Amino acid sequence: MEQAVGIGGETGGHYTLEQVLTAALRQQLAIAVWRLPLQTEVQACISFAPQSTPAIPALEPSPAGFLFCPFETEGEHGHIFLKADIRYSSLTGQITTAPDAPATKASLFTEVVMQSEIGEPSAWPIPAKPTRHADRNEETFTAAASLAVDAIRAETMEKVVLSRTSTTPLPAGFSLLKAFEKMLAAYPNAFVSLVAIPGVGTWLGATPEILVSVDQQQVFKTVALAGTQPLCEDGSTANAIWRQKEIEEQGMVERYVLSCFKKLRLREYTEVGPRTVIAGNLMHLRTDFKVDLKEVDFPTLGTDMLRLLHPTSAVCGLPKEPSQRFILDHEGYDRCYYSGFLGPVNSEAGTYLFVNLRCMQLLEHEAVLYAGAGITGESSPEKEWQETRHKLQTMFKILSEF
Ligand SMILES: C=C(O[C@H]1C=CC=C(C(=O)O)[C@@H]1O)C(=O)O
Repeated sequence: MEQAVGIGGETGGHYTLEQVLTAALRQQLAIAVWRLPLQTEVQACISFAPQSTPAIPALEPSPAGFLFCPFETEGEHGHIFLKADIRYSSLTGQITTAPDAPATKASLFTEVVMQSEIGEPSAWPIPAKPTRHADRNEETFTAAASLAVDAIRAETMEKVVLSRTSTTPLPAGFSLLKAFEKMLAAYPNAFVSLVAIPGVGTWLGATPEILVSVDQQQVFKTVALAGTQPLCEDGSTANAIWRQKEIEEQGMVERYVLSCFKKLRLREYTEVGPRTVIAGNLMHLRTDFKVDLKEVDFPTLGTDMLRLLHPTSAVCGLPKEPSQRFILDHEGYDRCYYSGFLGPVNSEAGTYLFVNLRCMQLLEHEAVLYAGAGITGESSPEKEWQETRHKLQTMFKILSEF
């Protein structure tokens, strides 16, 4: 049984997200705050001892918590698991401590939550070691994209996703909480998240792409998402027209998902799509895959698919190895947690892991924004640069509103 902790250990205290976030930052505790697509509830989990592992951990035996994983599975950045020592829901306003959470730390946290409206909000964590990044300009990005097109035409690979950063000073009056709230309002159908981990850093994002989910009804889901164009002026998908390039690009991601099912010898899945979906100011093509784990005896499907899928050809390329090599050799920066994955694990609603896209990393005085574009043999490097600009708008808009 879990215990809801309120004033002086009583149950039933009512707190705001601001109080909870401020208390975690003040005590330099790791916190993840999120809202699932099309939901109103904002949830948070705080961990007294984040765990960092070199490989993707197994989902099924995991306690409830939040996973934050990098793009490179064998790189220098850890796969971080925040066990939910403390949980918060905006629907009840309650703080719940896990039965095995250290009691003194839990009650200290509750005390700090109660005082957290007083005084200035604390600074957010920045990485212990600065990450390697230098913004590419149009010229250097399109040069790398041209090399990619040549490599694809020479049949070294079929597709590669090239990305870049854009660093911008934080606006006066910037607040983490306000930025998160603006994202909630602007992107109702995205997974909106804020992750702040001492020594690791602080990331904010509104991603449209689910990587793996297993819900309360034991239904496994994943998607093949790719192809991008600006949202039509009428704000609907009814008149969307896709070019052959995008259709093929998305088709490659779809084939990749199917190849993962095949590796597991799983045939009992349903596939719907591709359909046009809206993500902020953009539209994508998406195919939805589902497996009912009540009908198929595959208890570890979540972990197995996660390990096979990541990094998908929506963020890496096809085949996986040469495209990943191309990215590491030519992108010119460390993606860190951009295009990794994140989300709640074994929460009351289930496990929901999303690809970390349309995101920014917050440093002391600046934000590093990330965006990529899928390059195929038909790509125009200039159009791909424009596409990354469109994708960056999601985060720039949030920063421009302060
Ligand atoms: C790599 C990104 O988007 C991926 C997801 C959807 C569409 C994509 C595309 O059209 O290239 C990308 O594969 C990003 O937003 O940084």
